[in-house]
Amino acid sequence: MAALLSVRDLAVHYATAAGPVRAVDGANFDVPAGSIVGLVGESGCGKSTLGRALMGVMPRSASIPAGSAVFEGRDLVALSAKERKELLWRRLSFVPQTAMNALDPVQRVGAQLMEVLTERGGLSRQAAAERAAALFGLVGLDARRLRDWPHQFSGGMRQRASIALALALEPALMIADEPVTALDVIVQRQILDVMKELQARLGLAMILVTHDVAVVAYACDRVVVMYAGRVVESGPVRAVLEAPLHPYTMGLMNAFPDLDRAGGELVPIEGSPPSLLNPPAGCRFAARCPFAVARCADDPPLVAESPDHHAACWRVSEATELRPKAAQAATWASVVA
Ligand SMILES: Nc1ncnc2c1ncn2[C@@H]1O[C@H](COP(=O)(O)OP(=O)(O)OP(=O)(O)O)[C@@H](O)[C@H]1O
Repeated sequence: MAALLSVRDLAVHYATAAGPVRAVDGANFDVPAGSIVGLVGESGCGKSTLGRALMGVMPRSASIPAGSAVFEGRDLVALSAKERKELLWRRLSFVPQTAMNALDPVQRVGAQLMEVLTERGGLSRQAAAERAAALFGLVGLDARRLRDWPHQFSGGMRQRASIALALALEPALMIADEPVTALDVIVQRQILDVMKELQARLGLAMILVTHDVAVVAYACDRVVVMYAGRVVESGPVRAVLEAPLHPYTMGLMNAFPDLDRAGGELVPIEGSPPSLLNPPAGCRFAARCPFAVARCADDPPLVAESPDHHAACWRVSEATELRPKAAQAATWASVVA
């Protein structure tokens, strides 16, 4: 079955005085209809840039020099402003990084929902009022709170309201940028539960941009791991997290506590991602990788190890032997990045 969204060789650059920052530099992945896909990686690896490029919400300095992102048969990269406007909210919606950005502070929350439903969705005021109450119910908010101002909401409630706003016109795909990052663990789990329930009830697909592997493990069906502007691994969440193929994914797994259980030694990946102004040639992770070999001076392609599990590493066939070594702190401590 064709994917709902197919991203191919997508590049997003920022023009700066020092030259182009290659924030996304050849991203490849699919989002199947009805699935939750986690886009994960450390800060600065290009996840938010990728999410925003798909939504067409980019600063003036950003450009898309190459690639495509075909959503329901249409390339998002090539849409006119008018075509994009028709798609936004109805088929494709966005939950920005902080819920405050989604909500207008000088308008009651319910009025904002009504506006989307009547002006963009063409609903009558009566139908929109009923739908707004139903949407609040769907995301676990009391419909009486529709009369509140955004500042009267807690962080978790604001996040729920911005999800309700994104869902108002029943899109096929919702892109959420770090939807639970600013919230405490209990509220994080509540919001992720709401998202999973919406997926199950509405058949909605989501891209969840996050730096947190625990969030991916808890909420996602699939995962796309990004490093320095590139996709280094992708596949079903169980396959990728239980048997990672790329050393970066192995390292990420060690570096994060689990959302469900504490314990287990956390092993940091030494060093930090390279500057995307002049990214290194070859494998971008090589400088921090305990398993780097001479061949890593060449760029490893993203290849399918099984039909649905891709990785970009020259040593992918040795992953089974490398995994136990990657679980040991000493392995990572030996790298001088
Ligand atoms: N407006 C901009 N102009 C120039 N460079 C930018 C701009 N926005 C982001 N970048 C750079 O692009 C790269 C990718 O940033 P991006 O925010 O997409 O990463 P991220 O993985 O989402 O990180 P974070 O979680 O910290 O937001 C970084 O090197 C960042 O410094």
